[in-house]
Amino acid sequence: MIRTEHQGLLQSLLAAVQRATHDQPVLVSAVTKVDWIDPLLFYAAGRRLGYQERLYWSDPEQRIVFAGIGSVFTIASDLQKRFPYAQETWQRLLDNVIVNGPASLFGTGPLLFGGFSFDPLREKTELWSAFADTVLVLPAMLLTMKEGESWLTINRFVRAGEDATHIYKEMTQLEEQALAFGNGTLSEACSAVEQVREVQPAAWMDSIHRVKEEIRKGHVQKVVLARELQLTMEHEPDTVAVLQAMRIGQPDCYIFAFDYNGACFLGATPERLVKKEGNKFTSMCLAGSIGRGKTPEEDERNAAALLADEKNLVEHAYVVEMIRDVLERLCEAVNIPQTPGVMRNKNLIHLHTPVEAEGDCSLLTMVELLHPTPALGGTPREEALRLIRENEQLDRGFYAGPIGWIDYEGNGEFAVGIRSALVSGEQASLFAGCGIVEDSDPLLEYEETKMKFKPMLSALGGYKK
Ligand SMILES: C=C(O[C@@H]1C=C(C(=O)O)C=C[C@H]1O)C(=O)O
Ligand SMILES: [Mg+2]
Repeated sequence: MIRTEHQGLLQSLLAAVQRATHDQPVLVSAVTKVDWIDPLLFYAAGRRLGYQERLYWSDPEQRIVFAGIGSVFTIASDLQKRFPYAQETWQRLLDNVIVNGPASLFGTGPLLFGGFSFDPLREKTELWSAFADTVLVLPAMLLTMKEGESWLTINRFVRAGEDATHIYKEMTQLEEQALAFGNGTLSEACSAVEQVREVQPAAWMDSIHRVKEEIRKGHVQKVVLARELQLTMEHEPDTVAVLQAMRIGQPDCYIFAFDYNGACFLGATPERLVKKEGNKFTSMCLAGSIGRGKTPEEDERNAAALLADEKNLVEHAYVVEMIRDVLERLCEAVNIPQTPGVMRNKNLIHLHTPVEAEGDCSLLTMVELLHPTPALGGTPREEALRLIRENEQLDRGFYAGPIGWIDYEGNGEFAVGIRSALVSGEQASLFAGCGIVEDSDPLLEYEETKMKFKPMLSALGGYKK
């Protein structure tokens, strides 16, 4: 990787043409500071310009917001050993990169966005046919908003024998085009929901009984079971409007959308899997749920009840134990409080334990070791995954999988793809699950999943109070 802070883009392109060989192009990544543009307008422009791939991401603190369009490079694979494969492929690509722009700007320059399916061993169905088990894209254009500043990255592979001046013109034109995106307006209109179908709720509750039996026999301690809600819309929903609704309705969540190969996976998830910034890792344990109260007093009572509820504390403790184990093996300065607090979202209160550590392992290795935590899989992991495969009437695809980004310096963040939906044409599938433990009451778990559908259901316009 070469960084050319002090010379112009044209010089970088000339250097790239010289370095490129017949079978090895060089990626030039041009980073420039730009005036503020709403990232959602940038995302919206992608469709107008006919780009297939679009991405949107913002973290709960809005420390970083991305919108990306197009793809100059994609890792789409069903290979096993998917995390080392992604890591090696990314590393190999970065051996031939020239970044033209300021030094070390977390979240700018060449960056992969996408994620991993929940369970590559689960038999696939038609539902997720657009996605492979690993899908990571290097966007053609990326807008990064951080600390009040906006940055535009344009990525372009340069091949041997290409005309650098020609590419220079092409890239500056793209930049001008991108800067004009800010002049658009956001569409407010969401498609009307025609039909809402719950997929086999009774069979789902039966599966809770079966899993509880396995728990009682001592084969497993916790298993997360999920179910699906299918919506039929009047016409294909505009995911820009859905994102806008999520930005307003779920401001304390990660808001993400990954438009890929004709389908869009999107959601508003409260749950971080892991973030890496330098050698600092941040994760979280999130498990145990109760609804928000209708009044501040009731809300306080609910939070207090959750913090004292044995069933939910047990559900939560498995997650803490597992994440602590992984981090203590790999990191130093692991900081995890002994008792959970609460995290409040629009519809739910969760038990929450923050997690911090320091270490020099790669982000994707950390994702590999943490995924799935017992918040999404169960304890012990392999046994829980087997029971999920056998009992769930659902192809989870990317639901509950790691979704996020990694930059060229190895920094990045992955959230857990819950409170999410897959939109394909007029159809949308919503997903929600919950942690089944020995004391689970199937009906209460059913109610819990109903609350977990609400954020996406409202964003898609299908939830009326
Ligand atoms: C599995 C989901 O959520 C997870 C399960 C929780 C629970 O059972 O209490 C809480 C937070 C999440 O880790 C989901 O929303 O689909
Ligand atoms: Mg629960």
